[in-house]
Amino acid sequence: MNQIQSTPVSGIAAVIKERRSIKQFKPDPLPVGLLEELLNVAVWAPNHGLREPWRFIAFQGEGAKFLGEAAFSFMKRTVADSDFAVKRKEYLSSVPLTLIVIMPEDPRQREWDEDYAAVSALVQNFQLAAWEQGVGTIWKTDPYIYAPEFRNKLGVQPGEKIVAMVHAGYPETVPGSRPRTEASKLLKIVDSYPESGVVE
Ligand SMILES: Cc1cc2nc3c(=O)[nH]c(=O)nc-3n(C[C@H](O)[C@H](O)[C@H](O)COP(=O)(O)O)c2cc1C
Repeated sequence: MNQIQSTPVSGIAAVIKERRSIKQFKPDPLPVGLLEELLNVAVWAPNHGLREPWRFIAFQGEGAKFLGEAAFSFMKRTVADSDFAVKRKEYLSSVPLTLIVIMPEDPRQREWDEDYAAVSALVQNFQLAAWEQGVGTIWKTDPYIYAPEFRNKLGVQPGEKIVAMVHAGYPETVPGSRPRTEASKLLKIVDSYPESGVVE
């Protein structure tokens, strides 16, 4: 069931459980000051070695139009349904703010994994901090974030990875939640020494 989010939520467990991915936004712009405030919360994500493996580009207004056209330059080459491609372009141009989150690709596997995990934690922090303020977001990994023509237009360098495209704005509608599997069904507790020497 769709509903309009009315009041900001508080309490970390409530914010985590009540956040929903938002696809339909009111046209109101998201102030840059608020974006910076949310990012300044998000950067408290755990990150090994305090490498802070992230940088950001935000698109809004005419910038959103540019972003839509950058995505279209890939879609018109790869998407058979041209109506779909045009609709996607128009959608991207209409989203109040799109945040691109970029990380360096460390050639060392362990550091790459740690950095990807840290950036993922940052994105989740951003989504939760936004939700607490009544701002909706969705984390998108549309195919063009991997496409050279899109990356080039955004100035993403070789050796950098776009981890997330996060649309943000004030929610027009909030979708209902979809249930999660009870963690107890996925949890094994080892509270005695395994007889076989292996956790089974
Ligand atoms: C790494 C990642 C990538 C995602 N990419 C997309 C995407 O490309 N398109 C989309 O509609 N949702 C995307 N999502 C959002 C998920 O679909 C969404 O979180 C899921 O449906 C659960 O809904 P909820 O966030 O409202 O709880 C992505 C989420 C994550 C964590």
